[in-house]
Amino acid sequence: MELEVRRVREAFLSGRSRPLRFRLQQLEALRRMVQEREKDILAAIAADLCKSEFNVYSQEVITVLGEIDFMLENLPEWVTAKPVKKNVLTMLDEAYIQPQPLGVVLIIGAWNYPFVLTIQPLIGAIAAGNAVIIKPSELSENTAKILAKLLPQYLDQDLYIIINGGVEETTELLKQRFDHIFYTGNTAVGKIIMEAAAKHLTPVTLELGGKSPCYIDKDCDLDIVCRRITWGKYMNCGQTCIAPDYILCEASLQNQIVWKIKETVKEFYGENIKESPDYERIINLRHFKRILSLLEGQKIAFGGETDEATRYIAPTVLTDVDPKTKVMQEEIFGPILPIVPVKNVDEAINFINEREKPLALYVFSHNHKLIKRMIDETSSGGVTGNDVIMHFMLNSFPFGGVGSSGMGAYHGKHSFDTFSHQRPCLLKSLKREGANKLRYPPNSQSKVDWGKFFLLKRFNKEKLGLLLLTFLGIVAAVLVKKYQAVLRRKALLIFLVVHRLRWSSKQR
Ligand SMILES: NC(=O)c1ccc[n+]([C@@H]2O[C@H](COP(=O)([O-])OP(=O)(O)OC[C@H]3O[C@@H](n4cnc5c(N)ncnc54)[C@H](O)[C@@H]3O)[C@@H](O)[C@H]2O)c1
Ligand SMILES: CCCCCCCCCCCCC/C=C/C=O
Repeated sequence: MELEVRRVREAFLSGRSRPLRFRLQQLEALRRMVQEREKDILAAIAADLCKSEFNVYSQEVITVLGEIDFMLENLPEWVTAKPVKKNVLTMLDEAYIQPQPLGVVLIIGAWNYPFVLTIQPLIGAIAAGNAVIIKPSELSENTAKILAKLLPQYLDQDLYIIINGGVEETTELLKQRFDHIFYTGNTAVGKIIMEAAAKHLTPVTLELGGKSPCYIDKDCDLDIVCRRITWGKYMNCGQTCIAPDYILCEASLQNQIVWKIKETVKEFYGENIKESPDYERIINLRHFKRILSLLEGQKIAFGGETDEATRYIAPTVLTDVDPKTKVMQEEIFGPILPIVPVKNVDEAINFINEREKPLALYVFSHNHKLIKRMIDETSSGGVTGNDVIMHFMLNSFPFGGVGSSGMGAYHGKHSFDTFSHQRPCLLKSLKREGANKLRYPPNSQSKVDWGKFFLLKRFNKEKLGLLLLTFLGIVAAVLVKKYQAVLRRKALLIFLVVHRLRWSSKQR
């Protein structure tokens, strides 16, 4: 590991990842990889998650291609140094912010969308000019293998390397020093990552999980609401970080919601869900058993069928769920949807605020004010009103959690910023030393007054006249300096005119 990290660092120190042209060329190569090897990529992800290739394409590949296009279009502007507003002490200097790469970045991917959750951060890290070590999740092993095969064929082989392995390899990797660690996965491992990073004072982005609530107001179109929730909950068999985890609604809505979700499940996946190409499977037996254990003691309104051999769990809805039961204590990450009845929106807000901050929050209502109130009075990584999941798809949004659902964010410009250092650059001249006397010792009350005047725009009334006079003097000096050539020409002209007049009067 040590040798591999050293090799990547040396490649970074060679400086070749920095020029804009190189970054664009690597991003184009990545796009070529996705386009030319689409079949292999689709097949690998499909095998990992028992997913149809149509779904792989629309859930993962589209997002990756869209992100590359967005970077290619905007990167030339983002890498450009941006001049900043100056103050009186720097008004004659050059002051700008120059985004610079952080160095060697470690990206640890997750298995549930193993392509987009690994490649989208990689796009940001390349765009920002970094070298990258990519560690895909070992649970999505086909995707991990295809990435290890394809990436070196398209990208610089020393700057961007892939290390496959499980907990042991990741633990070893985390002993090395990185300039940034970007981790996607569960909150418990997030803490391990942060602890390891702290040893080297390495900054981290943690894309974690949590229980994303879904509040349904009685003033809404339940058919549409249930269709949208069914799509977001059962997509990828519930293994989506921003899937609606549970529903909060008034008790009177419960039966209608159950009925409408059941009807939508039929509409989406047919009578025999197991046969549907659009319904996935649980990633492994450990997760399968964990999800089954969440059903114990619950009232199953529909669903609940399982098949251990194929790790199938049917789309399931639980009603009248007691918030103290296990299913409400941990992120479900599977196709089980508990409904927790609440009296009204106030109780829903309290319910959300009494728990860890979720990664996403969903509110459904015709009442725009109610949605705004929910947004104002709660906290979550992101919010979508009257839909689910879709805030992930807009790359002008920062995507990330808050509190226990994560720290930092990415997508589009936010990825570029996450993997860049915003370096303030101030370039002064070695001339105009007189102006600096104010800050050099020995200090005095008068210098402090000047400091207050220039920097805080505060002045001592008694010394106002003197201050103004000196200020005007400085302004005049600056103007004289700036317009020296013009003034010299004007003075010469005046001199010539005066001389000519005097000569004419002498003649007379
Ligand atoms: N915020 C997001 O964008 C996002 C996206 C996907 C998943 N998630 C969250 O991830 C969770 C599911 O993923 P997961 O955690 O099962 O993924 P996972 O088991 O694939 O773990 C993610 C990565 O962590 C590494 N890892 C696991 N245990 C480790 C350890 N003890 N020490 C060091 N590294 C270790 C793995 O090797 C893997 O690369 C859910 O909570 C979900 O909400 C969040
Ligand atoms: C052809 C229709 C295109 C729109 C499809 C939207 C698909 C949403 C994909 C969601 C991806 C979620 C990423 C996962 C994050 C955490 O696990």
